[in-house]
Amino acid sequence: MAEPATATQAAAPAVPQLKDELDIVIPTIRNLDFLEMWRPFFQPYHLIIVQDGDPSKTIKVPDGFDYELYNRNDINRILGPKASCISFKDSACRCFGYMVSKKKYIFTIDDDCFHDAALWNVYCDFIYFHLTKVAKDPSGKAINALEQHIKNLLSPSTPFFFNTLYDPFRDGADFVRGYPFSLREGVPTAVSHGLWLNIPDYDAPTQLVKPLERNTRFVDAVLTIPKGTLFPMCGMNLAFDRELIGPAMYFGLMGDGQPIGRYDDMWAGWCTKVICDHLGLGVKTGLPYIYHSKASNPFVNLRKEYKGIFWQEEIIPFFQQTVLPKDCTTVQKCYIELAKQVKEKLSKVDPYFDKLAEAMVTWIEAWDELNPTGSSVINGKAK
Ligand SMILES: O=c1ccn([C@@H]2O[C@H](COP(=O)(O)OP(=O)(O)O[C@H]3O[C@@H](CO)[C@H](O)[C@H]3O)[C@@H](O)[C@H]2O)c(=O)[nH]1
Ligand SMILES: [Mn+2]
Repeated sequence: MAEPATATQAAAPAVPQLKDELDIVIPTIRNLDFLEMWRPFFQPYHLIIVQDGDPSKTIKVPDGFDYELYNRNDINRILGPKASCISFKDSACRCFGYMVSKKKYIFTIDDDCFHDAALWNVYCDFIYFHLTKVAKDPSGKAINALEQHIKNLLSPSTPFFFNTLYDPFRDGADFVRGYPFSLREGVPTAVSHGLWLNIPDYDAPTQLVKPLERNTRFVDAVLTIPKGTLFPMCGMNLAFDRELIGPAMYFGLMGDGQPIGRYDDMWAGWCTKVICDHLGLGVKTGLPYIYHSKASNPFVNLRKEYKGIFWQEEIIPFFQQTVLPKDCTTVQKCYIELAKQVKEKLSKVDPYFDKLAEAMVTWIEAWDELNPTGSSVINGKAK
């Protein structure tokens, strides 16, 4: 039983719903019964469903949701030859939803992710335990994933100096002694990367050696990923500011006809982080958690991932050493420059990167065709 509301809790500012400024993008090959679990949280929002695989298959969407659904025929019709940059038979297809959205924010979630009621009781007990035992935490109520992502996106990030009390903008926290006041304004947050309980997002080798491992650990924190540090971005529970960073969220060429899979979100995350660092934007990771219910087949995953597992030993140094010119003042300009460098420096790893670099350019051309009013960002401020 949660503690009675305190003055602080009562004062905690309500999180805006942003229901007319946020689209929920779901890639799927399944019926979307999982939406029933999310109805209280998702019903107010517009959904963009990207149906992968056989376009003649009918995807059932529970009644009462406002959605648009795109299958492969729709993608080919809308993008024409540029549809070649959108993966087929891989969750990477979800990025088409980012491109066709007209909203400022995107939340993308997999169709096997839940906020399990039983699980939330465990979480609430966890919070309650902390509330009664260690400190009064003004929130102290079950946080729904979307609400937490919105909180993360609407509050600044602190990439230039690490705050040891984690998110300084969170109720009940602040900047600690020694934190430079000149840096306390923070920068706009472009990405909110959520985590997963139960089935963690492990790579295939780890899944194979630890088939029974489940993540039951709640870490009640949100962290800004420091400037100059890359991270493995998972697309399972992810939100971002589409106006600030949308064009960088290209989930790279995977799946059918490609030599690699399950690196779509990783590629987007590495490109996004390098561009956020360059433009003075922030990336956060941590809360919210979702309950990831289904482990995909580790043997199939190994086949998809194996080239990526040794390629990434060259890809990561590439991104770590990437320098973007000063005149790259928009995400699009940064992305085109990145594509150029991918072609120059990674094609020696495998001809796939030649193809990927071209697909990156096609993606930007398609993005700008569907979103003619390009955005530009200088020092973290959208112009
Ligand atoms: O060919 C496909 C396969 C799946 N999807 C949809 O994509 C998501 C994720 O699918 P699934 O849950 O089966 O895969 P996981 O291994 O658990 O997750 C991986 O996918 C990425 C994160 O989204 C990342 O690589 C891993 O976390 C579901 O919605 C499927 O319906 C698809 O569209 N096409
Ligand atoms: Mn899954």
